[in-house]
Amino acid sequence: MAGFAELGLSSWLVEQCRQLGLKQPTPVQLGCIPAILEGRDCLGCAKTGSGKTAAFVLPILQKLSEDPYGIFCLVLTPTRELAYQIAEQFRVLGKPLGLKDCIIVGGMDMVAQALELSRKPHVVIATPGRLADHLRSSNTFSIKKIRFLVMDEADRLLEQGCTDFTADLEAILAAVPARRQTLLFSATLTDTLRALQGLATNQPFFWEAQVPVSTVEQLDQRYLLVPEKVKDAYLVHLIQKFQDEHEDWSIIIFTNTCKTCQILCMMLRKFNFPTVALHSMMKQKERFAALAKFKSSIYRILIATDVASRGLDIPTVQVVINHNTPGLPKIYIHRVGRTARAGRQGQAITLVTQYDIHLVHIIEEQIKKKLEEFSVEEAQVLQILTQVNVVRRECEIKLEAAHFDEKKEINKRKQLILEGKDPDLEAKRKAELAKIKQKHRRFREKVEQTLRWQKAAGWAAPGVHPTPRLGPA
Ligand SMILES: Nc1ncnc2c1ncn2[C@@H]1O[C@H](COP(=O)(O)OP(=O)(O)OP(=O)(O)O)[C@@H](O)[C@H]1O
Repeated sequence: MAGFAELGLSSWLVEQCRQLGLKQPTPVQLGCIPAILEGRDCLGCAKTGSGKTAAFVLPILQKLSEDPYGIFCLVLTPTRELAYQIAEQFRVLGKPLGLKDCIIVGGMDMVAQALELSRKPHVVIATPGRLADHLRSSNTFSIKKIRFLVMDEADRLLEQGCTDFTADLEAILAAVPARRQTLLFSATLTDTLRALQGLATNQPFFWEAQVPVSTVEQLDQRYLLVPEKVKDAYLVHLIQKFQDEHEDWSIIIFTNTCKTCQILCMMLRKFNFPTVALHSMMKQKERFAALAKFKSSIYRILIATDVASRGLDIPTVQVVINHNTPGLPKIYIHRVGRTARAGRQGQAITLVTQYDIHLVHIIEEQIKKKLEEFSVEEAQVLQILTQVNVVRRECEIKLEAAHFDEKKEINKRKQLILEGKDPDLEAKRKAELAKIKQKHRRFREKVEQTLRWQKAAGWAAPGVHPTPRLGPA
């Protein structure tokens, strides 16, 4: 099997890899590094934890060492924590170069960032919103001459979910040169990523792992059927079980909302589990502190929303628990990918209520693998049921008293003002959009209902003209 040297990397980079314990290139590195060194655009899709970051960091460092200037490379990524993690890889692998990097993410001081940008760092790692803000408000730096544009978690950057990056990406793409190398990476290849091929026009090299399943083999994937009302008792029981059975244990729990995340964190702490929360309602400094505490194993449980589901590389994580069944298979793939990384073992357990069984089937279809049932001693869960429900209710009341929902609204308004938008106008626009959507939904439902009735009555669907049959004379 080819080593890093055979991929065309210079000896100083090969030595850096050796010193950092990267002995053999992973398949995605084998595939992408030579193509990037040749000067081609690249779309890389490989499983979570398979070394996609080094697949772009190494060839960029090599090209930078041959023709050093700033700003040479721009990396875009959807979350702030991920930006810091990518910067770390550039720093450790690029140490002999005296690399200057700069991280541009929201929630941090804008003036300090503008100063750093004006000093022409070699590599800028940014979340789209904050970089676009800098482009709109300052002329002290330019990304007109970058050689590389990287989009990590490219499908997330391009999808239009609750954080819609479209406008910011448009601003950024208008500011970068047309002649550049574009590198797009993700673990989930969606239609968006295919559409992205339009962005990578320079003899694009497309690398996708030729494997039957989209999650790694060493990941043990299970589901646990739980009634909705007693879900938390099962969660507490599961954690207790891991604590009792393993000396070294570390768990990430994923939930779907900031509020649930906060309530569960408070609840688990009441049970003396060393827990930290990570969600977008926290201040950036608190987010970093939580992650640092979890990484250093002082806290064994990280309870997070999907802000932590992509890219985070924490080797000690042994178990991922999905407190809610993800509505989309790709969210499931990224969440469970926080364990069993770089060839290690790991386990993922998804709590499935009576309302989510169909979602499990959709996930299984996508990952081409059946989840196995995780069995627990029901009697033991029953023993703690009342206590867990009482504690949870107490936490809910405490959070309500802290005006968590109102704070959310206030934060949203502040963010909009920061972005130069009028919160009242935005609210109006949102309400109008919701009205139109509701109108469309009602119309669609009406049509579907009429079709169902027609079908039940034995009528043909409109546009279909069955051959008339003659009835009895
Ligand atoms: N060639 C290699 N040999 C051994 N370990 C490696 C190698 N390349 C990368 N790693 C390690 O594997 C881990 C996962 O790498 P990385 O974070 O780049 O994964 P990824 O593919 O980007 O995952 P995700 O899709 O979750 O973002 C890191 O800890 C990294 O240091």
